[in-house]
Amino acid sequence: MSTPSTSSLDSLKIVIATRESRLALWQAEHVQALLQQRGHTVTLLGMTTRGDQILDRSLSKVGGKGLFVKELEIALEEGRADIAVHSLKDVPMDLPEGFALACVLEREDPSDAFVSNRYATLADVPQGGVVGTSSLRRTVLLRALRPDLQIAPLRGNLDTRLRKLDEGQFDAIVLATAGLLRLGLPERIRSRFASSRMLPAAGQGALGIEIRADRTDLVAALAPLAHTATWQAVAAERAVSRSMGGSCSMPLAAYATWQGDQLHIDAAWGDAEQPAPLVTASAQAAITDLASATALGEQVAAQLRAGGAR
Ligand SMILES: NCc1[nH]cc(CCC(=O)O)c1CC(=O)O
Repeated sequence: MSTPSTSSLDSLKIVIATRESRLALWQAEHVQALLQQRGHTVTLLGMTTRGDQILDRSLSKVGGKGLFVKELEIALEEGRADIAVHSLKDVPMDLPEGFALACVLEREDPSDAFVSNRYATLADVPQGGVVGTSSLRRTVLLRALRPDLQIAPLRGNLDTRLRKLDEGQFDAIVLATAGLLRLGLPERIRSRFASSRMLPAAGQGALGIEIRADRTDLVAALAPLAHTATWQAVAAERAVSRSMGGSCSMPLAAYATWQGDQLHIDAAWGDAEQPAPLVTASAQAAITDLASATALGEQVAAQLRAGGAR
């Protein structure tokens, strides 16, 4: 399984199901290039998902980010595609029966970016300024940093959100650094939040490849794309979310980093309904596999609950 396939006998024809936003296409093309370098023939199957069509309401109210994943799974189910590439942040904690995460790729910068046409940092936004985000996590973390700010809803793909910023309705918006880098928009990043101030979402910056669980024929082709250090870190982060109730649209942050062979994880939960201090927790342990990473995440989730997180 860990032996890279070099023989042309092992080369496969692989179809990637992808959403059609610029970011999704970049991610699918990235995986396409990695697989082509290893001799596989790879094509893309583009599709619009329900999540892409919902621009007016908060996703958490209409069924969550799973909406971005469902149509792609139907294509895998029907055999129209072999793999789906996801931002791990958008992947539900438990995949539906019959699907599996085949691998997790090396993480891009997991931080959140401060994006503004007016100010260089969050500290420069004047009292009562308007910051756009529809993420419950970013909302509670922003409130903790700057209780005076107005948080205004901001939905849509990255290009849509940047256009809304440019139309002048917001003093600033908060976006994932990874998405802006992948779209070739580093100049949009006025500053990156330190993780100690704006703790990333579970899986932020990492890509995962989903397959039908019975597609063991794909395992050898995908194995060389896996990045074990990232996979174990995001397994710990995702275990926090799963253990807290499984939804990926909770006011919850979880971020794990390596310190030698030790995995250190920080998590934070905020009350989205009423102003209250954040509940935070952290833990660290020597990690050797996905199971011990998951156990570390569950330990942190238990600490959050003991601290009052729901
Ligand atoms: N919520 C949407 C989303 N899903 C993945 C990314 C890009 C970053 C990543 O891959 O984690 C973004 C944009 C954002 O949060 O600003």
